[in-house]
Amino acid sequence: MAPANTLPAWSELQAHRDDVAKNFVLKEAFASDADRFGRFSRTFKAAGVSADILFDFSKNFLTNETLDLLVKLAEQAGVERKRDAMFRGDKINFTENRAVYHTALRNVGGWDMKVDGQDVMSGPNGVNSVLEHMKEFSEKVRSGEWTGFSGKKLTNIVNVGIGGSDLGPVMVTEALKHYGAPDMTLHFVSNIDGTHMAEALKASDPETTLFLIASKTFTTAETTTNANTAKSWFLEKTGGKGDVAKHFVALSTNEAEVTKFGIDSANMFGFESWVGGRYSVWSAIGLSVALYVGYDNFYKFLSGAHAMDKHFRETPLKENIPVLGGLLGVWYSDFFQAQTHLVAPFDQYLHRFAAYLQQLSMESNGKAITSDGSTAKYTTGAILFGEPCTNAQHSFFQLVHQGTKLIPADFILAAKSHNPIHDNLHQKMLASNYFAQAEALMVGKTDDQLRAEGTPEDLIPHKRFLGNRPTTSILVGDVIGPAELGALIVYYEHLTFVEGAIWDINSFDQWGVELGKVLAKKILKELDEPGNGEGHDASTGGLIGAFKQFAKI
Ligand SMILES: O=P(O)(O)OC[C@H]1O[C@@H](O)[C@H](O)[C@@H](O)[C@@H]1O
Repeated sequence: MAPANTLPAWSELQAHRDDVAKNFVLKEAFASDADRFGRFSRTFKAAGVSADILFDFSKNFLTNETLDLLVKLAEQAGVERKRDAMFRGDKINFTENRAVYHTALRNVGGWDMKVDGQDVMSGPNGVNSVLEHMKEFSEKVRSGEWTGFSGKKLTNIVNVGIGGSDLGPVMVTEALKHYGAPDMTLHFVSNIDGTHMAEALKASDPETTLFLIASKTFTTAETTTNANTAKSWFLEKTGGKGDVAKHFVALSTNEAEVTKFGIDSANMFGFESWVGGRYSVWSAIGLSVALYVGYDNFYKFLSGAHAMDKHFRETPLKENIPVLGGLLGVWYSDFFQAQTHLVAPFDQYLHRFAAYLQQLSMESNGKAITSDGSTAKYTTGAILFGEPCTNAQHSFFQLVHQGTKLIPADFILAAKSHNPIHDNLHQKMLASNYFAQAEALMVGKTDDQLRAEGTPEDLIPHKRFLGNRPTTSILVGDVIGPAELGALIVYYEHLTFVEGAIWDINSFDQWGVELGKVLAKKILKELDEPGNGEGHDASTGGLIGAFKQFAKI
């Protein structure tokens, strides 16, 4: 595939940016066009599955011509062809020779899905049979039929995993807390920092604790170390009476390592190598979600995700919501030099959403090499960050409003709260902030307005808001339930796909995380051997030496 900047639409977009978009004033665009909101908004409808979700793209640097040119870019970059290849099970992860098939995990619509000519949905290790196993197991644990070694119900769940084997389960169980079993406590231990495991164990009773060892590879140093620590704690606390088989299950693709660890393969929930870590919450890795919110809600979560897959797969580019989101990402990154993408949910339950999206976006598109092995001559993945609002408004929004950088932002709100306390006052205040922030970022505040308010002349520059800062507002038509959450996550998954497809990079590998892992392994040995960091550069060696001295190792 050709690098993005060699496509004719890329040059046309550059010219268009110089002619029109550079001087584009959002508030004027609204003043001169009564239909702008309608023209640049799209509603995601998935009958019977989820509430409507309104995506308002109108407060972005878009004219009809921009949209046409962006769609042309998507066509020339082969976005539809690449999308169809993904859904066909082709090995589009070309550096690892793997299919990218997380969409099969939520294929509740009965699509024919095959990798290497094999149906991935049926058969003993197929998606449907793992789902059946998850259903059966989660129902047994929730009902108390599956008990611990002393006959007590398991109500304390410790998920041990990192990266995609942690962030999805944490984010989703937090987002769906409203649906969670009231008698269940969840812990997510990811960090190799012993504090993480120690604090979780401090709060756990071995008789009622179920450990989920979540690791696609089952070789990740943090997870295997944490899992071994948990196993030793369990055996020690139970004086050898504890039955590992009742208290430890594995969520993994690696049966050999799972059995080596001491978990019976009957208590393993598998998935396949075509599921990338950051796309794995839909797989067995989501077992903590099913345990906590119940299998029916987990199934609804998959259904909402599938509905967005269907939309992405079947909708023409110009109406295709994740395609539009991805095109805007490229538009701002490459034509306005925006370095970041802010995602701020106006929703406390979504307080880990941005953390989850960080891995999804930055591990997928933090690449500089295009499909032919050459270095991209354009900017790729943006730095994604975010926090829930209204909190974020009181911390870093100063820079978003008045800083020197352009920060395209997404705001997310549910029309209805799960907790309409104080006569729904909180929800109305939350919503008013959601509207006000996008409006303020767009309209700004002029010197004349400040003068009319009696602002002293010397303060005017400080109190001025230039405005013209773009936002996408996402409004869920009801509460955010499992299906709506599934659809929202998949919006971002496919948005990320579209960006990567245009940038001509492989969004599905993550070689960039390897080097540090390898060096850490080597240095770990050195910490137990004599020496003071010799053989490293002076800074690294000096630090190792100082550490050994301070820690008396
Ligand atoms: O699930 P595993 O194999 O333990 O991997 C955990 C994480 O490990 C990281 O190194 C990868 O970059 C992530 O993509 C992955 O999710």
